Amino acid sequence: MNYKDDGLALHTDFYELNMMYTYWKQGIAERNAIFEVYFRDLPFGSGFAVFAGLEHIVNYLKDLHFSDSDIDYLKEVTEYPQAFLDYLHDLKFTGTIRSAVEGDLVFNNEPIVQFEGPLAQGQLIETAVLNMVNYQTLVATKAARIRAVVGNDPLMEFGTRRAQETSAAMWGTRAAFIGGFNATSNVRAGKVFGIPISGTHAHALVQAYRDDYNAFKAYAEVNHDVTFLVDTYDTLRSGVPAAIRVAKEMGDKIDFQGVRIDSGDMAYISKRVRQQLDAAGFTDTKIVASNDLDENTIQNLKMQGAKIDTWGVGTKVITAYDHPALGAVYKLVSIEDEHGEMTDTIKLSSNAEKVSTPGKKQVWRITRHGNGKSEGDYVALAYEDIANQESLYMFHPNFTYINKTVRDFDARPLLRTIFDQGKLVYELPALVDIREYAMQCVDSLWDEYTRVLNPQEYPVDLSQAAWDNKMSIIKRIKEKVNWHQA
Ligand SMILES: Nc1ncnc2c1ncn2[C@@H]1O[C@H](COP(=O)(O)OP(=O)(O)OP(=O)(O)O)[C@@H](O)[C@H]1O
Ligand SMILES: O=P(O)(O)OC[C@H]1O[C@H](OP(=O)(O)OP(=O)(O)O)[C@H](O)[C@@H]1O
Ligand SMILES: O=C(O)c1cccnc1
Repeated sequence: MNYKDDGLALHTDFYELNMMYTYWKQGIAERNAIFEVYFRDLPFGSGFAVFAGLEHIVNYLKDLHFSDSDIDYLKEVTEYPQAFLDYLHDLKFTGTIRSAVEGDLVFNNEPIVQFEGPLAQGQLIETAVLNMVNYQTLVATKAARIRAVVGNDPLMEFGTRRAQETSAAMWGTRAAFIGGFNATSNVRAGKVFGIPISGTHAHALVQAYRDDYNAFKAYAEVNHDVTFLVDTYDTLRSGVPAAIRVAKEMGDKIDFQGVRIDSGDMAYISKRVRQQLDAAGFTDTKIVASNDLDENTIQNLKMQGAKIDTWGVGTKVITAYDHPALGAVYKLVSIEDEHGEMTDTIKLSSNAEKVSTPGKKQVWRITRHGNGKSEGDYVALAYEDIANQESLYMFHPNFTYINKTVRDFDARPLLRTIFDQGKLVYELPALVDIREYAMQCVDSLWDEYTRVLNPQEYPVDLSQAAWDNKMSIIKRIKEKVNWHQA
């Protein structure tokens, strides 16, 4: 039997449902629980990440419900009793979500999304929330790295054909726009998200007319703004001369905006193409480049003095080619006990960096008062008032001898309330505003953190209270384990 795909409630791992069932059956499904999302390593060797995915999370949680067909399916493939299925059928999201907002810079080992509410609901949403944050943050970060090396040059996203299926193409295109791309070739993403669309033409057009001149002429006769793809046969001997000939013949009837090169040594070829265009009087005609580009090839081409004005990037941005998963995790940091008290929880590991930080937290972005430049992030327990402190002692959570005292600072909380006990209290910004905000955030970082190669490590420190809390919980658990072993 095939079921209708009519919602995202089952976009979860089966083990989440099995845990929900356990909590429900044992009577603790409604206990207050706090889960936090964080990642341990920045992707691509980057000094920062750009947070994206919140809009999809909001849409998902607003509409979170098990449909009739979800329940029919679970009835067929699981052994859950009818009473549990009824509980699922009636379930609505009543949790509180605090989160970074799209375009915010986020760093490793700090909470970027926080759930507080009924334990069972917190468990259910883990998979989908991670799915959305991991992919979109990854692509927005890759895009921001590419933006960092192109300066103000126009940047077009061409990735849909190489994306991991259709929904990745859509959300990836959106994330690339947030990270600093100017336009996309994906028309559906233009329609749905309002991203500007742009495009040239493919080799097929030239192949269909069997030579450059006839193809460009046909194209120019019916399109006003034209960019010709000049590398189908021979860029310098055939493609560019044909483009120039058509442009001269058509005169004012077209706007000869550019030529695109998609193969060969792009530093050498672009310089020769520039000479050819300039010699023919087309000094304003731009050179567009594409072909497996990313921040590394683009930076290299710039160093070689390539005469490229506009960049088309597909595969490497949409698939986050060199770092295909962000690796954000979702950990339980606090849970209500049988007396109604919150107890902080930890996940231990022999690797110090993998030990989770217990307790409900807030991240404070510390900037220097006056110039707004970043000093680091300060992860404090949620009850601590950081903004009104005179001075702040910041120390590395693993190497505590690395420390500094900051005075005359501004502290901004990163996690904002998005849902308050199930009610959406955050107004989703327009996509262009998110992108603008992301660009401002990147600008506020020192260049040492934004350079693409071997950036400085941005400080993410724990408050003394958060650190003490973590150490005392580790000690308590170790004593308990030792006691069991004795
Ligand atoms: N001057 C350059 N410096 C560094 N990298 C370059 C330079 N020119 C091109 N590249 C990059 O090198 C790679 C070239 O790969 P390859 O030789 O397979 O492409 P190609 O010449 O386009 O061949 P094809 O015709 O099969 O597409 C691409 O990723 C391209 O972006
Ligand atoms: O290289 P990317 O960064 O992924 O950018 C997208 C690529 O898609 C197109 O090539 P494709 O061979 O698919 O089609 P074409 O016939 O138009 O060249 C385009 O020419 C780019 O090379
Ligand atoms: O418009 C383009 O030039 C384009 C679109 C998709 C993929 N590659 C190039």
